[in-house]
Parts: sequence; structure tokens; C-alpha cells
Amino acid sequence: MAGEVLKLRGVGVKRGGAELLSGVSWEVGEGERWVIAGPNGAGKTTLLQVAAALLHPSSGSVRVLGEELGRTDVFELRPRIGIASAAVAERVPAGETVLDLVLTASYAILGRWHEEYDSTDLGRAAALLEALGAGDLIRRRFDTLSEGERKRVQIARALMPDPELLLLDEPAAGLDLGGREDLVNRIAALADDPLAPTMVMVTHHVEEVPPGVTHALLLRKGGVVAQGKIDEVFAEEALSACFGLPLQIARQDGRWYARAAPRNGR
Ligand SMILES: Nc1ncnc2c1ncn2[C@@H]1O[C@H](COP(=O)(O)OP(=O)(O)OP(=O)(O)O)[C@@H](O)[C@H]1O
Repeated sequence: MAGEVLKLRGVGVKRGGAELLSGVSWEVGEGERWVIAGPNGAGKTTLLQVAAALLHPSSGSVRVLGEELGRTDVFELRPRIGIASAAVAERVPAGETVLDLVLTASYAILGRWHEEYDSTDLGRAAALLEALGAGDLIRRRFDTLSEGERKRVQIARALMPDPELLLLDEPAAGLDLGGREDLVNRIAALADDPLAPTMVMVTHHVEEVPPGVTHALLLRKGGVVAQGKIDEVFAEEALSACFGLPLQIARQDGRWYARAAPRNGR
């Protein structure tokens, strides 16, 4: 395998008596593009939070970018990881501008204070927003943006610190069809870019998986159903077991489609 980016061994997470994850072992190599898929409540966000060094597991071991959680300063580790998630978006201070939201990612903080940013920082933030199709939003307040605009700005923020690991939690959730397709294309461009960081995205919908994703992990009830190369994992048997219903899967032009298997030939 290419250089190791994530290594989880027997990871469990318990909260309030509930087992959110159990026995999760998973390795991600440098340059790989992963999707974590599974039904509501499967533990996808929890797993991403562990990978982001935002959540410490109750059991097992986690190594992120060569650092063992529990034995490393997570405040030094976190700026090496870019994350876009609803949990981050919810904590954006009222009135924060798009530019400040992207800039503050350099310090892995939310809310501009008295930090200094130079023209290189400003140029990078502007270029990233431009690349995500959000260049004209730079002076806007984040809290006035549409859902689709917010998603693109969040990805620009996640990329700002030039992370070694990029984590996207349901990047297309809440988008209309045009917005979803636009975002899938933008993530596909990232996935294709050999200079882009190792990437892990979470989704419920196989239709949201961009071409260029190389690996998949299927989660159900906190446990791994299947993981490995996407062509092998996105098979009818494994996806049906993961989502708990018989599915038919199709692939066209690098995109995946799923529907419930017809009953009685209908
Ligand atoms: N603090 C908590 N205490 C108890 N249960 C929790 C807590 N936080 C999350 N859960 C439960 O853990 C399970 C996994 O949650 P998680 O958000 O990781 O799932 P998910 O796969 O991302 O779900 P979704 O697709 O619906 O976003 C859910 O059943 C959730 O209700």
C-alpha cells in the first residue's frame, strides 16, 4: 500500500450506553480516494470524526498521518486535516464573511479574531473559492448563502491549510439536482488531481459518488460490512446487506446508480 494516512484497529465508540462503532479496522493509503456509505445511523459521521481527530475512540487504536491518537497533540494534528461537515457549518459565528471563514482554516479555528494573514493567504483563499465556483461570494456573509453555495465554500475552507487528508461529510446533502451534479463534478476534478490530498467522503447515496473514487467502506449498525476497491465493494450483495434491502446496482461513465430490486419482475 502507498504511505499510510489512516490506520484504525478494532475501533469502538460508545456514547450513553449505545455502541456507535464497534470493531472497525480500516487502512487508508496516501493518494487514495474513499467513500464511506451506509444507511442513516450507521456510524458514518462518527467514523469521520474519529479520522479527523475530533473524537477519541472508547476502544482500539487510531493512527492519523502517522500520529497515534491519545499520544499526540491533536491541536498540532488537526490543521493537517481538512474537514467539511454540517457540524462545522453549524458552529460558524453569525456574520462571519466567506473570506474569513476560509482564512481561519489555516489555524483550524472558527471566527476571525486578531490573527494576521498575508497576501499569500488572501490569494490562496481567493483561488480556492474561484476553483470551487464560489469566487463571487468572497465578500458575502456565510449565513446568507444558499445550501449549495455553503457546500462549495466549506470545501474551499477544508482545502485552505493544504491538508494531507481531506474529509467531506455528505457534501451533496440538501442540494437540488443541478447543485448535486455541479458538486459531484467538482469533487471528481479534485479526485483526479494527483496533487490533491488523500480524500474520504461520506454519503448515503451511491449516485453522489464521483468518478475517480478508488475505494469504499460500507457501514451498518456501527460495523464494517465490506471495504476495499470500489469495483469489488459496490456489488449488489454487499450494498444490499449494507442498506438492508435487495438492490440492483448499475454503473455508467464512472457513476453508480442503485434502486430496489423489482419484485415479481416489476
Ligand atoms: N451522543 C450520543 N449518544 C447516543 N447515541 C448517539 C450519540 N451520538 C450519535 N448517536 C447515535 O449513533 C448512531 C450513529 O450516528 P452517526 O451520526 O455516526 O450516523 P450516520 O451514519 O452518520 O447517520 P446519518 O446518515 O443519519 O447522518 C446514530 O444511531 C445516532 O443516533
